[in-house]
Amino acid sequence: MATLLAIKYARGSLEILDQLLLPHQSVYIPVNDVLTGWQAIRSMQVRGAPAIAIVAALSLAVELNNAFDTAPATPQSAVELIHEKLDYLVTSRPTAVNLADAAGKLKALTQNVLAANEVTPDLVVKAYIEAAELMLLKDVEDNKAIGRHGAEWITNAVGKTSGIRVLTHCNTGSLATASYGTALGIIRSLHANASLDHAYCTETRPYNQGSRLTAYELVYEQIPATLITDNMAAALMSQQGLAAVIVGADRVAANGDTANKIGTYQLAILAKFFGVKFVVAAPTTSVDLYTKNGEGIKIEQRPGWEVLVVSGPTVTNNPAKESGEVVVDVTDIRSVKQAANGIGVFNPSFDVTPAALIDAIVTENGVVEKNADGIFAMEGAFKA
Ligand SMILES: CSC[C@H]1O[C@H](OP(=O)(O)O)[C@H](O)[C@@H]1O
Repeated sequence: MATLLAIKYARGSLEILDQLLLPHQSVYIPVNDVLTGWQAIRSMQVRGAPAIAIVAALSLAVELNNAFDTAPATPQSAVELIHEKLDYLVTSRPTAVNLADAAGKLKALTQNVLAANEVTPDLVVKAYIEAAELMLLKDVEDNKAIGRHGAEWITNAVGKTSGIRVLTHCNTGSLATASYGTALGIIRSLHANASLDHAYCTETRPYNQGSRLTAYELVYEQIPATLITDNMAAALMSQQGLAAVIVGADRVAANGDTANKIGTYQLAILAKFFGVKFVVAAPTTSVDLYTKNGEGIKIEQRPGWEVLVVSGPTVTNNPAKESGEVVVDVTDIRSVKQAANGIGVFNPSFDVTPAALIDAIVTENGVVEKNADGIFAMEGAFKA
């Protein structure tokens, strides 16, 4: 089996595993600049809330590092260029807050460097590159902490340290992060602790993150696992004693309402009906205290053909048009449409699970549970 790393980086060089080709082909493609980074994120050649933030930041780091003859002439122009590029990268996908969170932090950092004495353009660029590189390292640490906290919470909640069965949705593992994963990181930790009996993963239509990516990771790690289609979740919960449903997050609002891959909301309703714990796993970079509740979360609407296509497309990244618009064409769909021409298609990439249906939100700092008023006070997620 090929490596599980979604992102390969060394200063001046960034490659991503083209996830549109998994599990059949393990192909790394170079990302040498912001435009290529934007296209790879938009087309979902790389995806996963933490991974898209890291790839966005590093795509600019590589562009800046290799911009020998077009390097910014002044510290101010260096900051302006970095801010402009980050603002562009944020437009690639709107729902996961990690991307905007990273852009905001990196913009603030470069602004602070500019305020220092005797600053040069090189110092601004160097500070940016080092900060972007730290994101890669911190994400792995965060994921392993999430794994520890989440595995402990689940074993305590069910009152046993072995024989635990869980269900997960979408892909939240090494292919969605810098490595190890969030919800899948908890499953890895349960398995490492010999607490896991079996992991179930949903197919996660229409992009099939579960069948194409999570199943790939679970087989790679030799974790006992079974794939189900999205419409089998109720039957599974009625027949198997699941301890928990564990999912990731793209944006957790201040009250705990959570945007995650489409299909998460219905799993939360089923978990409540069957008395199964519902656990959200996310680094604090996925928590958005500026959005009061789920109503404020923008849900990305994806192209209708993604629902109609029954297998992965080949994506051709077109150069940006003079207008600055970037078009990512699908030039070779390897399969025929599975529905009549002319049918309308509804393809929201995410849905919002109300906090009332969530039992625990696990971050790298620990586990947030609802207070006596039944509210998640998510500001508490930022206290170690
Ligand atoms: C740790 S990944 C978090 C989150 O991102 C995924 O969305 P996508 O595959 O569209 O990038 C999915 O919602 C995961 O739960």
